[in-house]
Amino acid sequence: MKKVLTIAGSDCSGGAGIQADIKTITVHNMYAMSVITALTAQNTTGVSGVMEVTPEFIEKQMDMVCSDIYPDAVKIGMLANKDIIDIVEDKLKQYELKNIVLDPVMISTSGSKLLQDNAIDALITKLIPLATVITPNIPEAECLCGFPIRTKEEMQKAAEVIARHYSGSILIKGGHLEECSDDLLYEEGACHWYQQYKVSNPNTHGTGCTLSTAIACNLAAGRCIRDGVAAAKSYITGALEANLNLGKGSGPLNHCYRLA
Ligand SMILES: Nc1ncnc2c1ncn2[C@@H]1O[C@H](COP(=O)(O)OP(=O)(O)O)[C@@H](O)[C@H]1O
Ligand SMILES: Cc1ncc(COP(=O)(O)OP(=O)(O)O)c(N)n1
Repeated sequence: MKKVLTIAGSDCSGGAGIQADIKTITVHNMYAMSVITALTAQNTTGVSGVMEVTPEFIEKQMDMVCSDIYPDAVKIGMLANKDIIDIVEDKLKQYELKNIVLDPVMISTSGSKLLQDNAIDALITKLIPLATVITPNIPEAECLCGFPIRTKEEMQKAAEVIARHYSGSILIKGGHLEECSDDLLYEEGACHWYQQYKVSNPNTHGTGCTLSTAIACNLAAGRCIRDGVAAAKSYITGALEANLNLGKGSGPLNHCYRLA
C-alpha cells in the first residue's frame, strides 16, 4: 500500500484541511498519515479561531512518522507561521522527502487568515523550492506574481512570472474564475490546460485541499505530474457533482462519491 503524509491544519467541520486530506487519501486506497500544524475552529460559515502547534511538537510528529513509515508522497497545506515553515523545511530536507505537493494556503475562501503575513517570504524562499508542484488558487497566485489575475491569459502570465524563481511545476487553479473552472499546469515552459465547466454547486469548502492531496496520491502511485493532475481534476469534479448539501454556508464535497 502506498503511504501519503499530509502536513496541514485541522478543520473540525471535516470539509477542508487534515480531515479532507485523510478522506481523499483513503478513497484513493492509500495509507494516510498526518502532521497537524494548527487546530482551527471552523465550519461551513467561517473560521472562529486558530490554535497553532509549537514547532517542537511538529518536529516530534515529523520524526515519529518519517522514521517509521516513510511516505511515498507529501501534501503540504496550512502552515500558519514562519517558525512552522522553518521546521517543516528542515524535516523535508533531513528525511529527503520526495513527491511534495505544496498548496500555498494563505486565506480561507470565507476570508480568514491561515498564514501570517510575515511568513509569506519564508514560504516563497524556503518551502516552494522544495516542492515538486505548487497549487496556488488565483488570490495566492496574485500574491506570488504581484499583479491581479482575471482571465486565462493573465493566469498564463502569472505562471511565467512565478517560474522565473521556481523550477518545479505550477498548477494555477481556476476555481475563482467567473466563466469556467479551467486549471493551468505550467511545466518546463509549457502550458497544459485542464478544461472544466463550472459545476453549479455552492458547496466548495475544501476544494483546494482535496485537489492537492489527490495529486499527491497520484504521484505516490507513480503517475507523472500531467497525468496525476488530470486524474485529480476528474476526482474533484466528481466530488463537486455529487453534492452533499451539508451545513449553513459553503458546504463540503462528497469525498466518498466513488464508493457509492
Ligand atoms: N464550481 C466549480 N466547478 C468545477 N470545478 C471547480 C469549481 N470550484 C472549484 N473547482 C475546482 O476545484 C479545484 C480547487 O480550486 P479553487 O477553488 O480555485 O481552490 P481553493 O479551494 O484553494 O480556493 C480546482 O481544480 C478548481 O478548478
Ligand atoms: C485547516 C484548513 N486548511 C485549509 C483551508 C483552506 O481550504 P481550501 O480548500 O483551500 O479552500 P476553502 O475551504 O477555504 O474554500 C481551510 N479552510 N482550513
